Amino acid sequence: MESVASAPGKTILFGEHSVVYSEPAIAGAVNKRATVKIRRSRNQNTILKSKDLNFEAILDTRKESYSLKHGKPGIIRYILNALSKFHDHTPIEILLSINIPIGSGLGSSAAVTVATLAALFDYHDIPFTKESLAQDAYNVELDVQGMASPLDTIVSTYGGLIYLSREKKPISFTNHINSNFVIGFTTKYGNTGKMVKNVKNLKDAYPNIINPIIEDMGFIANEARIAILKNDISKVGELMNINQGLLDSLGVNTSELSRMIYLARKNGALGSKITGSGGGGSIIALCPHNPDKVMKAINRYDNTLKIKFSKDGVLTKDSI
Ligand SMILES: Nc1ncnc2c1ncn2[C@@H]1O[C@H](COP(=O)(O)OP(=O)(O)O)[C@@H](O)[C@H]1O
Ligand SMILES: C[C@@](O)(CCOP(=O)(O)O)CC(=O)O
Ligand SMILES: [Mg+2]
Repeated sequence: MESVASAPGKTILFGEHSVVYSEPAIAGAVNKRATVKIRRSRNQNTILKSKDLNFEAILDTRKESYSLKHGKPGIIRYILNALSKFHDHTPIEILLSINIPIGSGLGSSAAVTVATLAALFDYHDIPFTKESLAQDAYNVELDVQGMASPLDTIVSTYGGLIYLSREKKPISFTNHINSNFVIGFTTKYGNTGKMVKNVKNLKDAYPNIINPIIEDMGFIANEARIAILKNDISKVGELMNINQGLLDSLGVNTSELSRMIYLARKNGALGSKITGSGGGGSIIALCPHNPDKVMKAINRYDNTLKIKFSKDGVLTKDSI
């Protein structure tokens, strides 16, 4: 028997970092996904393979350790943690396919975690709801990263464009923003755990300065929610730019991200900002009229993706 599940990456429009301190945020699932297949192993080893990431590893689920045949290890920790919580240590083969740029602020870790858990639950016939899956996936991200908000795993599970309230309640928008978005990403990867820790250190060192900045980010997300509901695109862009200024003040910007942000604005984007944890990774630009011009400008130095928001969250065997 083979179990399969897939889950989308995400882009954060408003509220990365501040969401870790329970401020509201807005993020949407995108049309890039991670798919995990699980089947019984043909030998005594538990094997993890990904052609897309060019890696192969043998996992020791009891010791939560691995030996890597080739490839980079990072994402394995999320899969091992999920297995340690919900797998009975019998040998399995796990195949991961992914077209989300990894480590780029587009939520590959959450998508891999959600897809792994959903495939594992199917494999073991463990019943789950979207609510319980999002919570289990959040616990994995928390264990691996040390600090995390539930935003990425919620969006990856439910799909669509979501406003996450202060009380951590996901509220889906019925209207998607009717416009084009461009993602620019560098080959300099960020590390979510490290960036979240850096922000915490800054907050601890300067609480009187940083706490109001984080609170302001929450006000921006709330203003943005109203602007999105009214489909007021220029206001959404303006709020993205304000949010970017505050992210910069938290120390998560880099020269490459700044270059993409300003190239996007110079070429007509209504708003542009980091998306995800920063320190490398991605920016998002709101380009209603000229996405191709913005992409061409960014492509001179970095890479781009035109993304669409996707209503699909986690998909399992019957729905894929
Ligand atoms: N080529 C790769 N192969 C396997 N893991 C990778 C690779 N590049 C990055 N990683 C790991 O993938 C994870 C990405 O998670 P994260 O930093 O949260 O970024 P995001 O979720 O935005 O993609 C990190 O643990 C990182 O070490
Ligand atoms: C910085 C943060 O708000 C978003 C991180 O997103 P990503 O892992 O860089 O895609 C952290 C979190 O919400 O857990
Ligand atoms: Mg992540």
